Amino acid sequence: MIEAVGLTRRHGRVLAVDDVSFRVRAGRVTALLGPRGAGKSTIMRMFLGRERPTAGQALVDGRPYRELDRPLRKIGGLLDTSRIRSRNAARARLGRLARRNGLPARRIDEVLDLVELGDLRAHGSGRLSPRDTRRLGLAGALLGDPEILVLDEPSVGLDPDGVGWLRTLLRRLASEGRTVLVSGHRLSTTSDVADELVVIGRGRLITSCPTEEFLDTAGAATIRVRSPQWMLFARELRRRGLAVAEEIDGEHPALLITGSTSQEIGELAAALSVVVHELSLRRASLDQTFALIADRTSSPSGIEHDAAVAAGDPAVAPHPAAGPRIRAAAAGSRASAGVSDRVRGR
Ligand SMILES: Nc1ncnc2c1ncn2[C@@H]1O[C@H](COP(=O)(O)OP(=O)(O)OP(=O)(O)O)[C@@H](O)[C@H]1O
Repeated sequence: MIEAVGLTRRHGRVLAVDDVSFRVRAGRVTALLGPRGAGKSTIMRMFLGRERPTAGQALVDGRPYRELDRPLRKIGGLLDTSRIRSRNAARARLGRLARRNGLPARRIDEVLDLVELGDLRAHGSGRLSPRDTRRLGLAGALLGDPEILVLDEPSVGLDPDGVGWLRTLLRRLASEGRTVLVSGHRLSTTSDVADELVVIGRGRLITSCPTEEFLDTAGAATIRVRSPQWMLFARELRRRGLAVAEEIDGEHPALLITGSTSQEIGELAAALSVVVHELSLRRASLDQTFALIADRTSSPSGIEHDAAVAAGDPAVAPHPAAGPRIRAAAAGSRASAGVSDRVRGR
């Protein structure tokens, strides 16, 4: 079992992770889900001892990583693999990891077979494809046959067949009783492999619950409004604590609103003398709803995040989590009752 307890990490002005607590259980695949810049990698790096928390703890079976004896046998991690470039470097890295953790050399061949890279058993100086690089990262994570796996965006660089293969592997690892935590930023691609979700936005925990439960809430109705005064209306909606995303469609974006009824929205438009060209009810896609949920997270770190976005920090730029046509509004989020609170207030 791994556990975050009041986990906090500050990088200068950016509060990357802000007082996050959750548990990841054995025998399940759990997805750490959040838009880009939400703090997923930072959390994973703290579980894997690569970064120290500013406050709180990242615990692996009750202990911080640095206190583990032969950590690779307990927890395997996949972080950024972009530096693994050649076949020889890859083998050398696996060799070093094996020696440091007292693992027999034959284990290297076993994990290479496990990730379907058996041809790398032979020495050679060729370059590795992104697919092979990712699989090699996984081989490193699996080397110590650990009971816990922490994998940051493991499907990056894999083709659709590779993604299917990975899904099967993750399910098998969990069915063997292991604790499996994977990160991702799209609900649609994560929900079919994860049993549990830990959702974060702007460094803060939004919810931690079974995937089924999250999907039930995520299927909540969305109200779509088109108006020539969309900018003013979006501002007023957010001022009232509603989550609003903008769907690029024609001259003016349409607004997608959750946490209210079409009657309330219509009455508000009338009260504000906002001209409305369309007001309709619809079910949002998973990723659209996820963008809305992430949009409504409110926190001091959110304000700092917005400041960083405004300052042009590309690492914290709002991400089109819901696909190219939808963008969650990054600024102006407020704490509110609604979708995220319904999820949280189980
Ligand atoms: N070393 C660092 N120095 C300064 N800021 C950092 C550092 N590492 C992370 N951050 C900031 O912390 C926040 C969280 O980053 P993190 O990489 O953990 O997010 P993420 O959810 O993994 O994003 P992505 O999906 O893009 O990988 C971002 O605002 C990022 O810019």
